[in-house]
Amino acid sequence: MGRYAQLVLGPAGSGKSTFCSQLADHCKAVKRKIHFANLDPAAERFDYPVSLDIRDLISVEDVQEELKLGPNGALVYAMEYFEEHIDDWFAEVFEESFGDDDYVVFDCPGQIELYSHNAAFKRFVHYLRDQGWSVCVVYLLDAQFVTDPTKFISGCMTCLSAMVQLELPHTNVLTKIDLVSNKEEVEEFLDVDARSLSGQLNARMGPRYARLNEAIAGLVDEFSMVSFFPLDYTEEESLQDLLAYIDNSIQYGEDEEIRDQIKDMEDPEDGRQGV
Ligand SMILES: Nc1nc2c(ncn2[C@@H]2O[C@H](COP(=O)(O)OP(=O)(O)OP(=O)(O)O)[C@@H](O)[C@H]2O)c(=O)[nH]1
Ligand SMILES: [Mg+2]
Repeated sequence: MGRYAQLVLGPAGSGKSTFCSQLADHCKAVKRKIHFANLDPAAERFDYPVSLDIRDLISVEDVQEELKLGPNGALVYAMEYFEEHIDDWFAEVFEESFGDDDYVVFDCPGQIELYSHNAAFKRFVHYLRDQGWSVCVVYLLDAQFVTDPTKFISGCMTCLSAMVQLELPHTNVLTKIDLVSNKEEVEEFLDVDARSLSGQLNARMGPRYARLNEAIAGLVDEFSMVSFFPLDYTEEESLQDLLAYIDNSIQYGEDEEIRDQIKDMEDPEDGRQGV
């Protein structure tokens, strides 16, 4: 038995809700049971069915209206409010909605500071893990981030801060590949090595940055951040391959395989286990 959760993270507009919606369609087509939960208090609409919605607790719109805050202040307030209610509101709704063998995908807000220095996500992850859930991060980055090495480094740093803060299995994904005209430009960044990266950075920046570039490229390399999965919804197998990769990161399916093996070993006549 297992309980599995994906947190879909990434900067604003990187394609998190689109990924959830495409995943919902894919799983429906292959008859795989999967649930979706909305953790974005600023979400307006989504095209997939949600089993749990943070907006039932608090929405950015209400906070803005009642506390006269701007959109970012209201989002931070909403996430802090959510954090205060993880053990009561969330625990109650979550346990009512999901149980053993469930697989839940959380569509998260796009403000990256929420993953880097706001405590709500960390608390939330601890809650899930304490309840026996295997949790992973799917970090989406717009492919335009990898069309030049300086943007690539800044994209990697946002992934890295989430990775260090949340300490979970992490799959980095490049979205909107279909919009990139020069695919070769992207391929170059899918799996680069530190030496070539610092060389490219040096070529664009003054010599005084050489040591800094080397250090940053080394850091990115050391944390295995330089590998990205290119997701292209126009390619039939792309999402399916990505899902298999993510499943593998949380060992989804392995329990089922073991159960099947045990079943196969059982004698159907008397139910005793075979050798
Ligand atoms: N062409 C193309 N457009 C995409 C892709 N993924 C997302 N988009 C578009 O990008 C825009 C933003 O996508 P969303 O899925 O709303 O992004 P998000 O990360 O949920 O955004 P926030 O919740 O606001 O942070 C929408 O107009 C999507 O249709 C993709 O792979 N290809
Ligand atoms: Mg969204």
